Amino acid sequence: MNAKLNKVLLVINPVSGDTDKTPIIDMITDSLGKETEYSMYTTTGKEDIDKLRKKVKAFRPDRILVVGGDGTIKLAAQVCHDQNVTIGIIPAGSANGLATDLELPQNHEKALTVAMGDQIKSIDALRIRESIGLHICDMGINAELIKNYSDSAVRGHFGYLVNSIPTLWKTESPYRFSIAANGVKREVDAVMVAFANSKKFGTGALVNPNGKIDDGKFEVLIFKELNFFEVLKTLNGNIDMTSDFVEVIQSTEVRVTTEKPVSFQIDGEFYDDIEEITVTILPDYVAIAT
Ligand SMILES: Nc1ncnc2c1ncn2[C@@H]1O[C@H](COP(=O)(O)OP(=O)(O)OP(=O)(O)O)[C@@H](O)[C@H]1O
Repeated sequence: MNAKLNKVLLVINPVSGDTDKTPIIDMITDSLGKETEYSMYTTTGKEDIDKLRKKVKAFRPDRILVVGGDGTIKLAAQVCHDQNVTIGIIPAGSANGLATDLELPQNHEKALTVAMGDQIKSIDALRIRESIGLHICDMGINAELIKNYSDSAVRGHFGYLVNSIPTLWKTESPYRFSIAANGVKREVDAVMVAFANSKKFGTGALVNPNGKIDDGKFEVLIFKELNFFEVLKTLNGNIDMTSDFVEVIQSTEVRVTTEKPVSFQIDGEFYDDIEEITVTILPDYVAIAT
């Protein structure tokens, strides 16, 4: 643990991953010891950014420990970005896509050691309208799936494709996408266009092997076809990046338009059905203990 951290703020999502956070909170507060002053912010699901920002300004923590999933990390990241505080992650969501991607321990005690440590990575983010993405967002079949499952107990990621016969039946994909990147505009028919700041989906499937979360760039992955065989290969992390199945464009800003609204998701949460989106890299957006 980092001895210089005198004040630590715990940001706890009481509902993430459908688990009781009391044992994790007890483990953290026991481990912090008497020398470390700590405070807690429990998310409410409403106006959390403003409330957390106020809390951070008042408490002035040396580090923020996030106990939650990707949505909670994103909330903390938006506040830590302008308040200049490093985030430590205790993975406690349903999918924990970002923690998986950063290869953080899923074990809470080990994760705490890393989260309080002094190895820090400054990661990029994706700017998407008024929001940000830290991980992978996409437009098309995966977002449709997340939309259809967003009210159910099952939370969304690419793996739900195999269990989603109704979505696959109903989908109107492939869609016609117009993609403008690096001064080139192209029209493609695809089932999904993903914007990847990192390497893996929440399933752990490696879909973007060349992705680096701190390189000041992101990858646009154009999934042209999707059949059962390709889905299984993708989930197993055996995607053949040289195949016709996926095309990759690296860029810092991309604009995508469609002829009719197509579902869009950010870091595993459904955003909206949209006809245009501009995704821009935000280099060195936030510092994370890794
Ligand atoms: N007290 C609360 N009551 C209801 N919803 C909440 C509360 N606090 C946060 N939320 C909601 O929790 C969501 C974020 O959850 P988060 O992504 O951290 O966990 P998860 O969905 O279980 O995990 P993952 O994203 O890793 O799959 C946000 O939509 C937020 O509005």
